[in-house]
Amino acid sequence: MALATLVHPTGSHPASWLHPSAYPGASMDIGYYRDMARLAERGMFDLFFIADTPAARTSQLEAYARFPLFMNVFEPLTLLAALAGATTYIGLGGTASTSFFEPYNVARQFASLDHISGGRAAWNVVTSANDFAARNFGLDRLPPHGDRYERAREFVDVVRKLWDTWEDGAFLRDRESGLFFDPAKQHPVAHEGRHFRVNGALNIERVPQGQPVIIQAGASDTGREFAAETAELVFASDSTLEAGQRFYADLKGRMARHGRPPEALKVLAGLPAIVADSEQEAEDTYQTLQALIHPDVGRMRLGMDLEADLSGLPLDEPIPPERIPASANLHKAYFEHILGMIREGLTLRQLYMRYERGNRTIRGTPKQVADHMEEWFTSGAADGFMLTFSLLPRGMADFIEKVVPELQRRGLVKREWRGRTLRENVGLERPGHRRQ
Ligand SMILES: Cc1cc2nc3c(=O)[nH]c(=O)nc-3n(C[C@H](O)[C@H](O)[C@H](O)COP(=O)(O)O)c2cc1C
Repeated sequence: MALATLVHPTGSHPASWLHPSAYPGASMDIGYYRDMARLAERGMFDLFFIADTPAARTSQLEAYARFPLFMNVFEPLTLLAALAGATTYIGLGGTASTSFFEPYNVARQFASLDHISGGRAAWNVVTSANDFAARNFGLDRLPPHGDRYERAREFVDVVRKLWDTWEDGAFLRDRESGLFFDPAKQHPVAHEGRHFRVNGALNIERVPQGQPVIIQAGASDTGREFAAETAELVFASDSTLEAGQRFYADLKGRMARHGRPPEALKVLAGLPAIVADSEQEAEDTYQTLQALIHPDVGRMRLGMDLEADLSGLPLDEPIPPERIPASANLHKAYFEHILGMIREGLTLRQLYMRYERGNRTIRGTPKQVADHMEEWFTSGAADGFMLTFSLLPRGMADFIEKVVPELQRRGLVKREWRGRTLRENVGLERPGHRRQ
């Protein structure tokens, strides 16, 4: 099974930075990230992943001041380039938004990272869900969900064409003939679409992986269709085996329409995990963190994904129906998930304490966590996992010390690297050059 991990500096729990064992300066400490990436590599993780939103909030600062997610962090590609120099095998994935950037920049950045890392780059294609970010890029608010995905499709198409500007081996660097590259092996892009017009060529040779790996995490219907068409790794977020199996079958089922075999895409199920020697100990760690969630933070995090202002509402009563929007424009899938929990009659406090964007933190012994992973992997719910740890670096170290050896004993996780590229290690084919 493939193992990936999403790293927020002090951990994925919203109150992780408040925990006595956390290092609050982590987010601006390159040495800290370097140690973490090396730890993940020792643990045979295939992918070290940095999520991103290109914005700092400018309102509700009293609540945001208590919740430093994406606050004071390095730009992902810059960070990953530094980590490439500190590691040898682990894949390096980062987010770049198709709603704000230009294909040429993104193609160039990820091609550079793939060369710098010797074939370990992966791009998480997101349409973003943040009006603060929109305002940094000349927009008042985000375009509608469907329009963002339409732009994303064209964006990825252009980026992939740019990555195929040069055939493999186009750069001869031949002193004898005096030819640095073979002119016959350049295939310029002539793209004219609704969103982009690109007439030119990338100034970087074809990358070690042929093309960097494409990641996607869209969970809405539109997001899934897009993933089925273009993605090679998909981050899923379902909390039950049945939901995981449904998502897996649905996504793989859509691929044939796009002429792709199911094995060209690996589903990595989101798995927030707390491992300890006893179930009680794992539960205690979780509850210690939960008790640190400030009500303003709980309210704000839920309100963000519900696209609703929850301020002033009593914590121990359900959200009044008039505060709940009829539809969503940001992360549609998360919105639907919250609606499902609201229908169960939970109070505002119960909602924010339970809400994990579709996932549910598994708290257990190494055996329990390994059993869970084996079950999902062998019953058609996952090709691997996107692991998040509530507290870092401790949570990752515990997992690597206690769960990885158990998974290796079961023959589920490799003991040796299969190769030097991310594609080789997760079992994705190197794409051949497509002439345009
Ligand atoms: C593991 C994981 C990582 C994600 N990383 C980002 C990110 O870095 N930036 C971002 O804007 N959205 C990120 N998302 C959100 C997805 O791109 C997507 O918006 C979300 O899953 C909802 O799907 P939908 O947009 O199709 O409704 C992530 C989702 C998951 C599950």
